[in-house]
Amino acid sequence: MATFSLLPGSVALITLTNPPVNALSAAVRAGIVQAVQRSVEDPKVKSVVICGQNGRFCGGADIREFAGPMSGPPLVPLIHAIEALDKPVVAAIEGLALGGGLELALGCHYRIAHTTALLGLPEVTLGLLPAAGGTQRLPRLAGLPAALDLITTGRHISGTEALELGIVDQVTDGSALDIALEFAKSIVGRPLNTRRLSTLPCRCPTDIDNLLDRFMVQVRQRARGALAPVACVGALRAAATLPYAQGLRKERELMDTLFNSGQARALQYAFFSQRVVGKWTLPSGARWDNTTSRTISTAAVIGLGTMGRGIAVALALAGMSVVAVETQEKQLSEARQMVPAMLQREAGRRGLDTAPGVISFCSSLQDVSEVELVIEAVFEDMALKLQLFRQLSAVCKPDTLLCSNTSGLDIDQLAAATQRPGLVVGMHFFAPAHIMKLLEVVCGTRSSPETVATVMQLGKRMGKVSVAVGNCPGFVGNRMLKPYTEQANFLLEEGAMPEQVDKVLEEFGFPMGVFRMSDLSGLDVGWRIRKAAGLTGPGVEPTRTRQGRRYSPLPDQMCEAGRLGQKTGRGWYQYDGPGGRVARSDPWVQTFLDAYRARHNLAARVIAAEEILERCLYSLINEGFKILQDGMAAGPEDIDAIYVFGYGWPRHRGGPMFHAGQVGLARVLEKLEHYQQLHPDVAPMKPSMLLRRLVAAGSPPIQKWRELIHRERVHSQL
Ligand SMILES: CCCCCCCCCCCCC/C=C/C(=O)SCCNC(=O)CCNC(=O)[C@H](O)C(C)(C)COP(=O)(O)OP(=O)(O)OC[C@H]1O[C@@H](n2cnc3c(N)ncnc32)[C@H](O)[C@@H]1OP(=O)(O)O
Repeated sequence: MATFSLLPGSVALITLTNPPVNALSAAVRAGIVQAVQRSVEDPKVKSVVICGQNGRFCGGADIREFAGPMSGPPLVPLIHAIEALDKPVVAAIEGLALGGGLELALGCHYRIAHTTALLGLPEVTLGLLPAAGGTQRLPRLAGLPAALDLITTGRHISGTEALELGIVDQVTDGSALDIALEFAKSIVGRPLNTRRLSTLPCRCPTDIDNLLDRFMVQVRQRARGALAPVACVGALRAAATLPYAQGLRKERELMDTLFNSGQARALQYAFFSQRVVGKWTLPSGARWDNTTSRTISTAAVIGLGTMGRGIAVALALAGMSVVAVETQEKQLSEARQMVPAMLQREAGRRGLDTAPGVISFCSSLQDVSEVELVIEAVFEDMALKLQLFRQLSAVCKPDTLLCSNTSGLDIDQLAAATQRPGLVVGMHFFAPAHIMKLLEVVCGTRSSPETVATVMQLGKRMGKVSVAVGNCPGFVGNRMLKPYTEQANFLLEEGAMPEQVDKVLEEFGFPMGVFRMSDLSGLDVGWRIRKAAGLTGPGVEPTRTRQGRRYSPLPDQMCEAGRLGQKTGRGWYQYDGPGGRVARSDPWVQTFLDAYRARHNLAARVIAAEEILERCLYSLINEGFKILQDGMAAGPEDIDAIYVFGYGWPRHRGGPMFHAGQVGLARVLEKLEHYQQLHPDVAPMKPSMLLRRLVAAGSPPIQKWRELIHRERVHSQL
């Protein structure tokens, strides 16, 4: 709702009231309509201030309403009514003015903001565009280039930057509301014509077409198939070239095409998934809202390779005092050079002069004795990690949390090496750890709820999307990646080329196909894991069936040939030299594959893009269903958040589990059955029981899966 009060000085105060972010729900919009009407009719009202309750102006349209039929007064005429008032209206922007909230403020005659308030038009991130006049008013106020930037990226800006761009008239470090109330009294009677943005010409440079064309090229490249950014440029072209009323019609037309699109649904689902995963639950019944967490202020990182360096920086950026330990002299001296520079660069990128925390370097484990939490980031070798955990258990204070940045090893085994198994948990970061948003928090069988709560909370402070997952080989992300990469290797055996597979996956929206990705991260990473699992190495028969299932030795043979990817300048592609980044097709790979197929009597066939996509994605998705079935992830949102934030899954496709729902669960099942019949030796193609049960239950919407899984588990049917 919105409340109306008449204050001394004849100022009407309209307060948006819809906690927590004062979203413009139907009730709020109705409240504003009534309050504006009272302001018009009451002769005692000389000016109006609009603010939000609890120091938050407005978080925009109520996203939850987009899922159902729209009701209540529409926003566009409401904003026009405000703009048309002949009494001055001032927006007092505290906390945030996002989306429809900023569009509402743009309809006001003046805007006064707190310096730290967040302003922006993030609709594009929800698969939409600012369709309450935002695409037409913002370029009239801030100019076309700034509007293009803000609307196509959806980035939030501070009150201070908004002042520089001319979006607000004044900023304050004090109360924006107090200033706005005073200001509203002082402007009674001033002419308002030049303050009505819809009546002003668009502020455009002379080379409009050139600018828009350049922007469109950039946006299409960045969008990777997303529709909304392209539609935003279209709406801004209308603002630049058409009168306001026609521009507004174009804005609405483009919004209509986006509003019910699968992409908008996927992006809105991704928005809520990100929030759902913060509300973690454990099989024991412990949850985010019934468990207390400890606040960590001192931490240590052991091992200063690429991951350890990034983790140390991420901790310092979150305000932690960090002890960074490395026993190898050369690596320690490199870290001493690199880490402060990384920290400074990242702090700068976040608009900070210096990082809030500090990092000290040392070479002895004894120096971590006083910290509250340790993150181990040494080489991915169980024996090495076990030895380290034993040492840490002896050296650290009894209540220090011991965390491992393993990407798939057994947390329970590590916990068992300590005297404090309840305080052991996995913290699986993604490279570069100070930039990538995802953190898998791996809960061992004995990890205490307080430990999980503390680490989830720490992840949040580090700006991560933290997802609590169970302890199984590869956890969630890497466990699902295994059948996906396996499938890609099988496709090579059957006749595809790496470039062809990658092209299909990149057209789907991944930033990199599986083979380019493998070249980037290094083929030896998987090689080492397969050797440890006894799948390859001396003494292992070079057959295409290992440990009872189909196996492709192709990646092992690449490693044996010294082709480890970008770092050696050769992998599935060739590069300009070791460390080169531009991938080019390599005739060597064609010859290598031909020879391999000939050796194994495999006839190369032409493989359609559809088959490539289905086999790669559905095997990954099927593993996702098995993970849900095993209780290793609490719900599909957890898996989808992991894939969107850690594995480059295109956000406008929601995530793998959401994608399965979009394709249709029955169709995914049918395809898995089809490919399983063709490849009975490929276990990951065997449809999971959960997928079958969901199909049998009539393919409920994804929001209902959690409930169904819980019910089936209670009845021991999973
Ligand atoms: C053919 C048919 C065509 C129909 C065409 C219809 C045309 C309609 C025209 C109308 C045009 C409207 C145009 C306007 C569109 C919009 O405004 S879209 C929304 C834009 N706003 C946003 O994207 C902001 C989203 N929110 C955030 O980024 C953050 O939540 C925040 C505001 C920065 C606050 O962050 P933080 O403090 O960290 O809190 P959170 O945990 O993120 O959020 C707290 C809870 O609030 C919920 N929430 C947040 N924003 C909204 C929202 N806008 N609507 C609904 N709910 C919101 C969030 O989910 C959290 O909820 P819980 O998890 O339940 O606690």
